[in-house]
Amino acid sequence: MEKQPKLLSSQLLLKNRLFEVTLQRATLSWKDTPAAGRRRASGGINGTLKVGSYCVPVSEIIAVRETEVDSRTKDDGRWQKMSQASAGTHPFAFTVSYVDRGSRHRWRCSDVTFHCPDGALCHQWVQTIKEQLLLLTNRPKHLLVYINPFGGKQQGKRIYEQKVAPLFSRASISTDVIVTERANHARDHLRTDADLKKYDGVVCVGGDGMFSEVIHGLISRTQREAGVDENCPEEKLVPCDLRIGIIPAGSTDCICYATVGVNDPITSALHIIVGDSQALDVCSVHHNSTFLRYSVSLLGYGFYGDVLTDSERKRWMGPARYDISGLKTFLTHNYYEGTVSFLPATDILGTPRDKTKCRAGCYVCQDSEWRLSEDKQLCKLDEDVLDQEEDGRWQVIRSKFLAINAASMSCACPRSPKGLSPAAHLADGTADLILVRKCSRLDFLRHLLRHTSKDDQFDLAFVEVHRVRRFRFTPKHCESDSELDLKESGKKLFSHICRDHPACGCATVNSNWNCDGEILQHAAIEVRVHCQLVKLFARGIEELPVFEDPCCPSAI
Ligand SMILES: CCCCCCCCCCCCC/C=C/[C@@H](O)[C@H](CO)NC(=O)CCCCCCCCCCCCCCC
Ligand SMILES: Nc1ncnc2c1ncn2[C@@H]1O[C@H](COP(=O)(O)OP(=O)(O)OP(=O)(O)O)[C@@H](O)[C@H]1O
Ligand SMILES: [Ca+2]
Repeated sequence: MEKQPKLLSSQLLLKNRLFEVTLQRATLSWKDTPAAGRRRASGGINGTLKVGSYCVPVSEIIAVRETEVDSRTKDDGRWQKMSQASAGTHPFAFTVSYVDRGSRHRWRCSDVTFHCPDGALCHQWVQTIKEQLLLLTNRPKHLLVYINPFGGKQQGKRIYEQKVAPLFSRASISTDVIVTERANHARDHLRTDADLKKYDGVVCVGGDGMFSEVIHGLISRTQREAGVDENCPEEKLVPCDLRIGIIPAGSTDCICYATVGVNDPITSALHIIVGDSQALDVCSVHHNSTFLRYSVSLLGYGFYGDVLTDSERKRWMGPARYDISGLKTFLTHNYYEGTVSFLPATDILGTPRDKTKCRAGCYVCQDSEWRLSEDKQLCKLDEDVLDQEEDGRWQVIRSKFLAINAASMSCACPRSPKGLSPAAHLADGTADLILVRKCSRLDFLRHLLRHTSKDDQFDLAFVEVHRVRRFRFTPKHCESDSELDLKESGKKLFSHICRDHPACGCATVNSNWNCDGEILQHAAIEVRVHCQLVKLFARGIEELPVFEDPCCPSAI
């Protein structure tokens, strides 16, 4: 392969030692010169300070600036004393801020300061790195930020001001910030008022509920402008152009955790700054041809619906409400009867029982992206033929369930780091439909406990999982009268009364759907997965820590 010319190469001082610093092939690297090799310092890039050679891809440089030279300079966040002699021979300096990987998918912004013998050289380094940064067209310049001051532990505003805003300003990103004043403020603003042409992305500071507001606003706006009727379950929805960033400050933060690998505001801010992009599947939920909501993580009837219903009454408890309501719901042990019908996804690479997981650069999601672009070229006639073929493939299950869960992503979160469906994909156009049939409390506990261990939560006789493109659910009380005998109809009427008058002491017979943390008003629903409908400032969970990364062979 042809060797690319070095853009720049100089011997510069770093922490009083001479380094050979190079900028080539979109990578900034620096290594000990032989003379300095004998005196290796501790500390350095990505925590690998014992080595004498470091590299940072330009795509992970946050900013570069000329620095005042003092006999003390701040490298890697720590003050270093610079010898008088070094300050004399290298009186000019520039500082590069870059992404430094910590443990468990955490990113930090680190600084490295190089000292130059003359001002012209220093200026040339800064200009050349700036020019390289300008070539990165995927980075956002202007963002619209919504902060929920009441999400999670009510720390949203503080987290943004102290941890995120300084990073955005260092990366020269300008922002319009709106602190929400009521629920659905962000959704309504995005749907109608916001001048979206001005922005390269939208950021929400809050939990899964805030993210849900943002996607509802953006998706509705996009469909309205494209003339697509959201109420029609058969409509193919138009993907949204603007990317969304999530600064986690909520109770569950499942979408952030499952797309980045950690719920950490600084890590998320850095993914936004470097301009990452990760597509996400979105489920549309309808009842009788009326649009209800969109979901990107969990649609859960039975257990997770009941946990949510109960936890809404305990909002004042903060994130702990889910554990208290979880325990209560577990002990109540209600089951629900109904019919689930679903369209299995047949033309995809993965299955819900795969050992491999969706990770950054996932080939299963890439394959779906390729199919999506092929599908766009299909004519209307082909679509009709496909619809007819689909009709014959629907499967129907009528049973008693403790839980019916549809996960369009793993739903990994701090409570369950592998998630509800560990092998689910972020952007493959499918959801994993998990059916937990009526079983004993002990068996259900075994199933729940497996969400927190390495054991397979699906490897139980009363649990089944299907990868689906669409599904429907009809609770028993909503099934048409022709399917029920007279006695059943009587019960149906009675069940409604009991639901409305819990004081009568009858066990509840209906649950509610938990749709990404919101309760749906209808139990009979129809769901369709829309492949890659929205995009996030994320890249999926990275597989390897960087010191194991073969792309950086010198950091060994
Ligand atoms: C024994 C320990 C078992 C632990 C099992 C943990 C499984 C946890 C799986 C969490 C899946 C979260 C899916 C994400 C849903 C989000 O779109 C939504 C909006 O933020 N969050 C919730 O609905 C919030 C849902 C929060 C659900 C919490 C459930 C907690 C269950 C606790 C059961 C205790 C049984 C104890 C028996 C002795
Ligand atoms: N200013 C506001 N006042 C009251 N509610 C708001 C406000 N702004 C947003 N909300 C609503 O607060 C709800 C919860 O917010 P958010 O998701 O940020 O945090 P959370 O309590 O941790 O929830 P989750 O469990 O979804 O992570 C959202 O549904 C959102 O619609
Ligand atoms: Ca999916």
